[in-house]
Amino acid sequence: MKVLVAAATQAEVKPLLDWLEETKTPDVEVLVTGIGMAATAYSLGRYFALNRPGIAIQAGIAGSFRHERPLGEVALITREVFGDLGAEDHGQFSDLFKIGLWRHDMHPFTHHYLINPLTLFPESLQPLPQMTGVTVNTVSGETATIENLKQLYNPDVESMEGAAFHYACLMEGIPFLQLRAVSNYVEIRDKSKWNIPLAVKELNTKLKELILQLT
Ligand SMILES: O=C(O)c1cccc(C(=O)CC[C@H]2O[C@@H](n3cnc4c(=O)[nH]cnc43)[C@H](O)[C@@H]2O)c1
Repeated sequence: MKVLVAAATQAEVKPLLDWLEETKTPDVEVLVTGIGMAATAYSLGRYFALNRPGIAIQAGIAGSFRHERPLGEVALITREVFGDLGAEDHGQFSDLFKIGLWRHDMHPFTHHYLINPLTLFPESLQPLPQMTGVTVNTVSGETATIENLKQLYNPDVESMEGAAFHYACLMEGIPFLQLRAVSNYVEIRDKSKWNIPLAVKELNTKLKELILQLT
């Protein structure tokens, strides 16, 4: 099966790239999309116009809203939502559904969310926690923003690309998986508390296991 691995930055999938080159694993293409929703949508749209992979995997690091869970944990993101696409009205954020520009269940949404329709996941992913992702343009670092996202969408993790990836795959009918490893908690910004090396290591270990199973 042809496998596409999409990542925002090369650094997030560097161990995988080295391993693919070393093992000469065929049928796996890695696409570095760039950070954020616009870059991801553009890059995937262009890719899918020319290629139809059997499965697309988005792999990256993420912030976690779950302070009780460890940094470095890898999760399968089964549900995504756009977290800051909408309007501000007297200090209160309303999304495009709330302000009536989108219908809750319009394709490819299921009541606000972009849900992975796969019901049976590859064996190597079955032990992973399944989580909800919220996708934002600005990494959340203010208590009010964080509380608002929690109240509106009850997310487990935050990224800057997940919803764009789900959207593109659902629109194109391409089976997909999103893997995220937690590099930091979503909290008042303190970069010294982030552990990107640990998240990248755990993410790539899982990715290699998954690719061995799929190819
Ligand atoms: O230095 C920074 O402030 C910084 C902010 C966001 C991301 C980075 C990266 O180096 C990685 C890019 C990648 O990371 C994802 N990410 C990681 N943690 C979060 C978060 O708490 N909220 C949103 N996105 C996060 C994101 O998908 C980026 O593409 C550096």
